[in-house]
Amino acid sequence: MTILIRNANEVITLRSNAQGPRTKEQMQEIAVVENGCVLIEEDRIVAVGAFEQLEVDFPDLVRKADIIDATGKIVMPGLVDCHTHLVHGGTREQEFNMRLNGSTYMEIMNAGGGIHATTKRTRETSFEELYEKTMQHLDVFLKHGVTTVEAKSGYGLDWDTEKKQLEVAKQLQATHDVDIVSTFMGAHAVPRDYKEREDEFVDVVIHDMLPKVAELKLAEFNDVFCEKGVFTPEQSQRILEAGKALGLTPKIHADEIEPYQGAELAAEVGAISAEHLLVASDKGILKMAEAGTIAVLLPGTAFFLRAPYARGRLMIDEGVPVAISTDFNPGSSPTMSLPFIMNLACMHMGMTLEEVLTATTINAAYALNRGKQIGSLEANKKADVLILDVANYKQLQYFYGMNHTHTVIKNGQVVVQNGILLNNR
Ligand SMILES: N=CN[C@@H](CCC(=O)O)C(=O)O
Ligand SMILES: [Zn+2]
Repeated sequence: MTILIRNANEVITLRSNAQGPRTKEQMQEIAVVENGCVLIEEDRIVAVGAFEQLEVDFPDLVRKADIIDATGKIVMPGLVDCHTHLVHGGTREQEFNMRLNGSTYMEIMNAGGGIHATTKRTRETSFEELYEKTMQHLDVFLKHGVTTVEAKSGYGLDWDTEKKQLEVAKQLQATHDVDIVSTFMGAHAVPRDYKEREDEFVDVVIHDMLPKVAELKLAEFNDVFCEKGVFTPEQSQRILEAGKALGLTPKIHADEIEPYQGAELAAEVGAISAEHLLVASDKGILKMAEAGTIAVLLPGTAFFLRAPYARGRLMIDEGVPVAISTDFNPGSSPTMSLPFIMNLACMHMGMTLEEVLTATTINAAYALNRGKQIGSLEANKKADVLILDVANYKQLQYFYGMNHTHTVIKNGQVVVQNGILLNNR
């Protein structure tokens, strides 16, 4: 199939000569083509530019293309949501209510709620139910313009359930339009029955679970919740190094609730990204900048937990590449709207409209080791393209709290039209 998107007010290409994730002023350069076109052949982008130029360069393709008229709208790469806890059982609205009444996130978790409550529900939920539930969630992500999503395990804390979560993600990767990238997070919490025996559980993760994840090729990344009362920096380091030895790239939940040297550890172990960083230290931020560790910031979590926001402005100014994500999970961020999260990043982390677009496309793609395949509109990249019903990109955040997604093209196929999901499955 050949598609030509024409007459867009703006095509936000994110094209650049930069070779890796964007830093500092590169995050500001979103390379807008006014009155632009995008030419797509099969599942690839052929070219982006002015119609007159494409007609000269690709006359046959232009002639046979199906035309999508984007008059009055803008075009941009599909959004990449690079930190989610996609596959899980149950919901936790009762904890939300407890927090509104004064309980804290960690108090609830230490009393057996929080991650432990979702672990119980995920263990009890069958593969089929999890598959159906997650499929519906992916539909919502897609309608909000997300074409690639990361999925962390970590609500099993035993091998059978961790495997079940990862296999649900794997199966949906084969059947759903949204691309899913899997992260193993067996070290998301210490299971209740390992209380006071934390190191024994660390050994289970290292010697029992991680080798199976690698052998069955169930994940590309290995993540750990490095937090006071969960896993110490030493335990986290052991887990991340063990994964690395098996070919799993380290990621880390760092400095979310208390400063705990998580950013420093991310830089030391060569993690691709450190995530959350609400209370990361100045030193940790500098070390991440030096190491090129991507900061995956999750302003929805700060919003929903009423916690201080990560220092996104400072991180960018210090040279840390920043990505933004929903952190979709049933406890601290139950939203599938990356557009809403983008607005929070502008309003509460001092990020510009352009930086937020970079953070949810190309930098998020690099946080998933896919910066060469997705995240910008450039020749030979995957044809994951959005048409948004706004007159210019500044209106994306100005008309806030709304879903502007009009059309989603995924792998060169129209999968959302006029805001409605086409049932191709
Ligand atoms: N902080 C750790 N993990 C998740 C929350 C998990 C939960 O509360 O269920 C997060 O990234 O926000
Ligand atoms: Zn998380």
